[in-house]
Amino acid sequence: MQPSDTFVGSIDQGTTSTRFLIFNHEGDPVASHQVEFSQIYPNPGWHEHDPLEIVTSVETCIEEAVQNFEAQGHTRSSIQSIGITNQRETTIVWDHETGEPLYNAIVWTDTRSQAIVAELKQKPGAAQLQTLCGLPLSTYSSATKLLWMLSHVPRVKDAFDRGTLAFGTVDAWLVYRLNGGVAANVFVSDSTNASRTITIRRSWTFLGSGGKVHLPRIVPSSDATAYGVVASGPLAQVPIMGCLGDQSAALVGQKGFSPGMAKNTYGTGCFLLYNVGDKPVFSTHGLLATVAYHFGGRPIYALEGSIAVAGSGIKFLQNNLNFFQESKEVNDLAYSVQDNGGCVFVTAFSGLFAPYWIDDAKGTIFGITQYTQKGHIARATLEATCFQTKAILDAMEKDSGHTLSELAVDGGMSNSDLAMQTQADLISIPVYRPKMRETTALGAAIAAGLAVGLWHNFAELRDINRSGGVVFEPQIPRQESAAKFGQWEKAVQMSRGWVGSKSTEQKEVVGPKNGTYALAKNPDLPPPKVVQIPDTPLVSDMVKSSTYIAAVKERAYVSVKEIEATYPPVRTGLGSVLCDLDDADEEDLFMELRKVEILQRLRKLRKRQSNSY
Ligand SMILES: Nc1ncnc2c1ncn2[C@@H]1O[C@H](COP(=O)(O)OP(=O)(O)O)[C@@H](O)[C@H]1O
Ligand SMILES: O=P(O)(O)OC[C@H](O)CO
Repeated sequence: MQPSDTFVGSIDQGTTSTRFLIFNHEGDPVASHQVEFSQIYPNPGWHEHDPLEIVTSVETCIEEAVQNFEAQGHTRSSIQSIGITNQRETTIVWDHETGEPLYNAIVWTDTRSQAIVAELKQKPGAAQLQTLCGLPLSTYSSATKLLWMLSHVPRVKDAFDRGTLAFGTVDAWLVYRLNGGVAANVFVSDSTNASRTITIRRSWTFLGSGGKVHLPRIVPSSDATAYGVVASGPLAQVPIMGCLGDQSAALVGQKGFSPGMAKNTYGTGCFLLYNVGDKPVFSTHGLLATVAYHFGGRPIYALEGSIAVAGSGIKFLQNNLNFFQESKEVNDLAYSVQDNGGCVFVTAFSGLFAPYWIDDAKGTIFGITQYTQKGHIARATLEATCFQTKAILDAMEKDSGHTLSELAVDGGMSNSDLAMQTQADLISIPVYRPKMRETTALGAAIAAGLAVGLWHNFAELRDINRSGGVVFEPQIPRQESAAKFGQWEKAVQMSRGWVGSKSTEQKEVVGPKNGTYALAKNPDLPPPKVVQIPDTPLVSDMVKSSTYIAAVKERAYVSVKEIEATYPPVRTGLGSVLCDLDDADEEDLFMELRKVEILQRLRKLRKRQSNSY
C-alpha cells in the first residue's frame, strides 16, 4: 500500500467531549465525529463521568467517522492503527474479575478529596513527595481520588478486600474495554498517563495503600503490541499502537520534540507543557514534572503548568448563567465592551492550580459595580486563563532559566481571537495558533503512526500542519500588561481561604466533651475524628500554628500531639476556657483564642503598668 492510501485513527477522549478523527499521511484529518457526554455534578466541588458512557461515546464516534470516511470512497481496511489520547488523572475503578465499573469516574477537576489531602500533607515526608513523582499533593492527582473511593464507597472497599479492585486512568479503561474487557484483559497505561497518578512505587507506598489494588502495566506511548487490538465494531482487529495523555499528545501534535519547545492547550482546562529533555526538572515555583512522551528509549520529560479552568469557565457562563447558547458567542459578548470594566474573575472552581496551588480558593469575581455588564464578566473569564498562563510562564522562566520567544497554542478556547490577542498582550511575546487545532488528536495519531510505520522519524513530520497559522503579536506596552497582571495577583491573594468558611459548608461542631472537640465536616465525609483541644500551648503559639490553622480549616483533625511537637507546651489553663465554649464553631473558636490572647496581653500590660507606678 502507498503511504497515500494509509490512514491512522485517533480517539480523543476529552473532559467534555469525545472525538474520533482519521488522519492521512500528510497529517490532515479526513473524517471525524465528535459527541459531548454527561457532566455529573452531584455536590459542590464534585465532578463525575459515567465510565460506560465514555466507552459508548468512543464507539459512536468511531462508527460515525468510519461511515463518513467510507462515504468519501476510502476503505476501513486502510486504517492501519489507532492512537488514544485522553483527559488525564480522571480515576476509574472496576472489578478485575467481571470488568464492571464500581463507581462513576471521578474527574480530574473534582475536589472532594480535600480532607484526605490535608491529612496527607501532615505526614512526615509529605514535602518530599513531589521529588518522587513530580506532582504536588493536591486533589488533582488520581491517587487521592482513589483513596477517597476506598474510604467512602463500600463496593470499592469490598473489591479491595477481595483483591479484585482494578484502578486505571481513562486510557487504561478504554484500552481494556476496546480489547473486549475481561476476556482479553489488556491492562496497560502509557507513561504519560501513569505520571499523573501518584500510584507509582514509592509515592504510592507513601500514601499508605497496600499492594492489593491491580494497577496497569506501564508501557511506552508508541508500541506495536502492548495495547492489543480492537475487539469489535467497524474497526475490529485494528491494532491500538499509540497512547498519550491529552496534554502530552498536544505537545507531540505541535511537534515540540526539542528541549525548550512549549505549547499551551486551552481546552476544558489549560495546560502549558515545556520540553526539558530526558531528565525531569523538579520545579521550585509551583510547576509539575511530568512525562512528555515515551517513544522507546528514555522518556522525555516536561515542566507543566496546569490551569483547572479555561473553556469550562466559558461553559459556566453558557450553562449556568445563560449568557449565550454556544461557546463561540463569548467572543461577541466580550467584544461588546472595551475592557473588563474593572472586573477580575478568579475562576478557582477547583481551587487554584499552578503555579499557586491554593486548595481553599473558590471562584470569585472582584470589582463588580452598577456599571458591570455581562460583557465585562465574559472578558474577565477569558482573561483569567491568560493571567494564569502569564504566572506559569514566569514560574517556568525561573525554573528553567529560559525565556520563551513564542507560545504555540491550541484547544477549543484558542479559537477565540480576543483571548489569544489578550494572551499575547499579557505575556509580551507572540502567540502562534496553527491552522489545524486538533493537535491533541494529531499527537495520538503520530504515536500510533510511528509504531505502525506510517512515519519513521520526527523529521518526516516536519511539514505537517505548518502553513496557514495565525500569529498574534503583543499590542500593548509591557508596563500596561504588568499593571493588569498586578491587579490579577491581588485578586488571587484575596480569593484565598474561602473553603471552610461558615457559609459554604454544612458543618457542625460537636460540643466539648471531656476537654475534646470533634469537628465534623459535611455528611459525605467520614465521621469526624476527635480533636483534642490542647490545654497547654500558649494561646499565641496556637494562633500562630500553621499546622493547627490549616488543620482546622481543612478539618484535617490533627491531634494535640502534632501541635505540641511543633510548639512546646506552656501551661496557661487554656483548655478549661475552651471547654466552656458550648456550640461554638471553628470561627468562634478562633475568636475565643484571640480574645484570650488579647486578654492575657492586657493583663500583662496592666500588671507592668501597675508595677511601674
Ligand atoms: N470559539 C470559541 N471561543 C472560546 N471558547 C471556545 C470556543 N470553542 C470552544 N470553546 C471552549 O473550548 C472548550 C472545549 O475545548 P476542547 O479542546 O474540545 O476541550 P476538551 O478536550 O477538554 O473537551 C469548551 O470548554 C468551550 O467552552
Ligand atoms: O480536557 P482537557 O483538554 O482540558 O484536559 C484535561 C487534562 O488532561 C487534565 O489534566
